[in-house]
Amino acid sequence: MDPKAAAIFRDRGIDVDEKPGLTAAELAEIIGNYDGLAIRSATKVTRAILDASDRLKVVGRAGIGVDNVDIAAATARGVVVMNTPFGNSITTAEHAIALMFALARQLPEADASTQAGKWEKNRFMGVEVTGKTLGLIGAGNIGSIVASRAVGLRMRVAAYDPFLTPERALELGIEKVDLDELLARADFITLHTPLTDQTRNILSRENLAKTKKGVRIVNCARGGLIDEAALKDALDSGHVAGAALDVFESEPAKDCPLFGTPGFISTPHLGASTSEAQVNVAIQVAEQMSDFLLLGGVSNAINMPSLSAEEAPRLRPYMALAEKLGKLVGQVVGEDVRSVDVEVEGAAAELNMKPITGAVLAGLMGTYSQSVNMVNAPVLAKERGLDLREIRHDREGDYHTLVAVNAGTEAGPKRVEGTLFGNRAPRLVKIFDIPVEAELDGQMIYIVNTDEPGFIGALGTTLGAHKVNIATFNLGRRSEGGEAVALVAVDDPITPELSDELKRLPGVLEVVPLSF
Ligand SMILES: NC(=O)c1ccc[n+]([C@@H]2O[C@H](COP(=O)([O-])OP(=O)(O)OC[C@H]3O[C@@H](n4cnc5c(N)ncnc54)[C@H](O)[C@@H]3O)[C@@H](O)[C@H]2O)c1
Ligand SMILES: O=C(O)[C@H](O)COP(=O)(O)O
Repeated sequence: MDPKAAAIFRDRGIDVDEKPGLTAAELAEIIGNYDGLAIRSATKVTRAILDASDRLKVVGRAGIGVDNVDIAAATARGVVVMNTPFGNSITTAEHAIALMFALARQLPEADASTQAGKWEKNRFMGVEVTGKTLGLIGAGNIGSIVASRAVGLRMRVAAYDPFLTPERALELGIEKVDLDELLARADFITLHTPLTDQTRNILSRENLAKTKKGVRIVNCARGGLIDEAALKDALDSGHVAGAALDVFESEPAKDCPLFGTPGFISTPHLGASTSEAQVNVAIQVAEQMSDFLLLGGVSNAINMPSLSAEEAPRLRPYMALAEKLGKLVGQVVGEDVRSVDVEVEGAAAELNMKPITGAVLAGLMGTYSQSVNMVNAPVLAKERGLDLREIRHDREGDYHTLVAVNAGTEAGPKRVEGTLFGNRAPRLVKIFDIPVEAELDGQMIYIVNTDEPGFIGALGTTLGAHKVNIATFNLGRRSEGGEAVALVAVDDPITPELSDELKRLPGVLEVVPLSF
């Protein structure tokens, strides 16, 4: 990685160790000492590495592809994974164009032959790219740049990308086609998709057979997109006139079946290797990771919604409130939560809602599982089949800002509401439709009782007898003589015996010890 990354970390007050070339075992041994890990494509961040990473909070990929990181394992451990999606796009697109020309004019073979003292002018007859059709598989960041360069070279570009809109195709001056049409028409094919279940082997033996005779193929995206054995056969038979791979099914590629095949060119995953691109991605990864570790800003994360370093300070108190509301619901309602509506109103409705929802889920899911945070909470919620909705209200309510969590349970909806005092201090304002103002903090007891004289005295006496000091006492009731709630903050732990004794007090309907 370019040294600029380490310089940025140090400038921002983060200690950095630069350790290129670690083996997997060496990385597993030391990873437990680090809060962040910045990597390029060669470092595999496996489940085993993540399991050994007690403090790790973020993996930053100085580049685009994150297939070297076990995202599911990182998410499950609550580790954010971020990449730098644009910093090396131009460089990689230029490499694809360079390989296309290298194929068109057989440059590596011509160079080797000339330097070997042969002067084989007749052997190296090339083809022009002008007027030829470039079949582009994947028209995202890199594919689009390749397309615009190819249009500049007076090529026709036919692109296959299910997510390419007709408007974008028009803007790029290219034609959107289906894969079979691309295969049948292209003189050159370049690939620019990630490796997914849908793109794996997209140039399979069967699809290679559908290509035009004499096609030339370039892959600067990911190994696994092309069947290497089938490509070798197609080169040997002359059906494919040339192929250039920067990426391989297995890397580092040591014994690829294509090596030595006439018409085959290879580079060792050099697509992003220019000084410009490496400076870009190094700066970007270090800034993003520093923003996250120091300010809580999240950009370009694969497994978490974005939250800019500018937004983070404003959202932080809301996230604290949301997490407390989620925890309250989880602790009082227990396992019976089937759906969650997160609602915002007033000033909260003007904010980026994803981090607020993430914090509600983190609070709620944290009552069911250990080590839950905003990264893994949505996955855990999905695994439980929780139905999640985000609702933004335009209406003006009683509070200048409000966050509500409405949990769907078998016994009906259970709704809690909270606000921020002074735009910073989280306060509960309503629990299950009963107005109660309370700070949700430390150890608390939630008690439901019938509103009748003598209860508060009996509660105080019982806590006193157990040497439990009351810090704050918050009361609310549905109606005079009806259901009442008490939220009592205490300085000492609530033992199961104390909890049972409280349950036996006259008029008490429910007792739940809470922890925030
Ligand atoms: N060789 C290198 O050194 C190098 C450097 C940078 C990036 N890459 C790789 O290049 C690839 C493309 O990068 P990018 O920045 O353009 O990504 P991108 O996400 O911007 O674009 C990928 C495109 O592929 C399309 N796509 C997804 N599934 C598809 C399918 N089934 N069929 C057709 N198209 C499909 C998407 O719609 C998207 O437009 C990535 O795999 C990246 O890792 C390689
Ligand atoms: O996805 C990428 O960005 C490329 O594979 C380049 O990665 P590298 O430059 O770290 O090898």
